[in-house]
Amino acid sequence: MYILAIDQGTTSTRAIVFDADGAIVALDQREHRQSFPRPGWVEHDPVEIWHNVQAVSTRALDQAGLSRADVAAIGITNQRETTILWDAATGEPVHPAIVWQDTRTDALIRTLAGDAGPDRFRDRCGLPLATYFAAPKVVWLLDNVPGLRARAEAGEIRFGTVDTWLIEKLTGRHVTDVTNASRTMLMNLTTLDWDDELLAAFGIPRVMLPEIGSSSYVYGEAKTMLHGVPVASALGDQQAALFGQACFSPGEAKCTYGTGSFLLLNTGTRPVSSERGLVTTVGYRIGDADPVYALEGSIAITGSLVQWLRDNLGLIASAPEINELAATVEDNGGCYIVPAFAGLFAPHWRPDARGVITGLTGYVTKGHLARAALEATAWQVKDVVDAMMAEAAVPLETLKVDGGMTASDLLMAFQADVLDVPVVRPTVAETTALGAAYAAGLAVGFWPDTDTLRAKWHVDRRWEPSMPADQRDRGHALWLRAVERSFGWAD
Ligand SMILES: Nc1ncnc2c1ncn2[C@@H]1O[C@H](COP(=O)(O)OP(=O)(O)O)[C@@H](O)[C@H]1O
Ligand SMILES: O=P(O)(O)OC[C@H](O)CO
Repeated sequence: MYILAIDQGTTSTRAIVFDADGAIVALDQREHRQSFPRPGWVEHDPVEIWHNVQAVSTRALDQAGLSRADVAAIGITNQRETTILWDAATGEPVHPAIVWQDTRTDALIRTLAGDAGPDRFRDRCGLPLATYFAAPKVVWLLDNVPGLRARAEAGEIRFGTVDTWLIEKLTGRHVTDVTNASRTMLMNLTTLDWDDELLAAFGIPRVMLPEIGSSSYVYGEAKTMLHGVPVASALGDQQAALFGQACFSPGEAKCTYGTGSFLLLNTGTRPVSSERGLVTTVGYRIGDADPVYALEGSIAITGSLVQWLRDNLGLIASAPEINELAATVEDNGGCYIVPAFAGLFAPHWRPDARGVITGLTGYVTKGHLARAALEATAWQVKDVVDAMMAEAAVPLETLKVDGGMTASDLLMAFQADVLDVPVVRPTVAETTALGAAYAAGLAVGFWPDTDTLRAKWHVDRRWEPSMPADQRDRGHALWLRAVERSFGWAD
């Protein structure tokens, strides 16, 4: 028997079939359209995403020569915060999905923050007020789609993040998981239920919200594809990577390097609140067990800076080529890039920041720019790790890494150097899908416990730090000066 994991990400949807060893048997992937109707706006078509989920699932099973009878469970993991509203009767979206990167709610955020500031709701939901999270996107839709608020109040409209959208399409149930719910700003982190005060502050009717389930739990049987197979997990993709990296003990952390990068630290069964710009989130919940919380450093732009050098500047023809270009020079030549394309997320939370390239002289070549782009990822992660270590008061012994950018040897070596901590990458690179598969497998008894899953984690590659401390400190001081330069640009 096998587990089918569906990883519905920001740019593409993957379906991966895993065997009982946690090894990949088949994989299929399909990109979906990114719509940018105005500067700062990012939308997806929820129907296209659902079609892609069905297509990649079918193709992955076909590749492996499997039928539904071979599949013990389906696991779901998804891009988080992306917001969909649909008609409860027809299941038709009433508007395109508003993607997590979308900044259209900037003014709304400032109004909601008022004199209390962006941390107004942090005590309850663990999150700062930011365009990133789901609740402001729901408010924008209720305020801007004609007649929608009245219909929502009458119970005719449903809200969901991508997990909810897919689970309803698969099983007919309107339900979310607790990790995705913890990214809305509407769930109370302690009760794990929708919070009436938060709902009142945002003006969001409770009737449109889904039920909240565990991350590893049987949501129901699939009805629209793979008939009868249990849908047995749902986790936000970053939490799924934490699970797939077997970070089951407090103090264990992983960083996923994709279009953005997200570092999560397991803090155990109590939420740890942050005063240094990290967010408190649910890491996972297995069945009725106590939830496990995490501190998260969310960085909006890392791999997408590489894509920008490729697509907007034409410096490289493909993302991997950045490494060859960066290898043409010894160092960054004094050049720093702060990719604050959508403001800066953790640990700064500065919507007024915009991208800067500093330290330009006649000496700087495109090789230096390539190197500065890779280094920007490592420095952003260092700022998050520094905040996390100060807050959690536990030293980081190693950093487990995954995601597309971990293919860059130069970046991973530089990351170990600037953190002064070894960086380790596991044998299964698809840790996000693996986490969803693990959670689904646990729910149906395919795997007995997390110790069994931990034993499956094996190191593929390890990078040891070797940079002298004074060089690291000098580089970091310059990076922080460059970050300062990015502040206060947008109104
Ligand atoms: N060899 C490489 N070196 C540096 N960056 C890379 C490399 N390969 C891919 N990337 C970057 O990694 C990102 C893709 O990683 P992936 O984990 O697939 O992202 P996501 O799941 O966020 O779509 C892209 O932004 C791309 O620019
Ligand atoms: O889809 P990804 O991998 O870019 O992840 C996006 C995050 O879930 C956003 O919070």
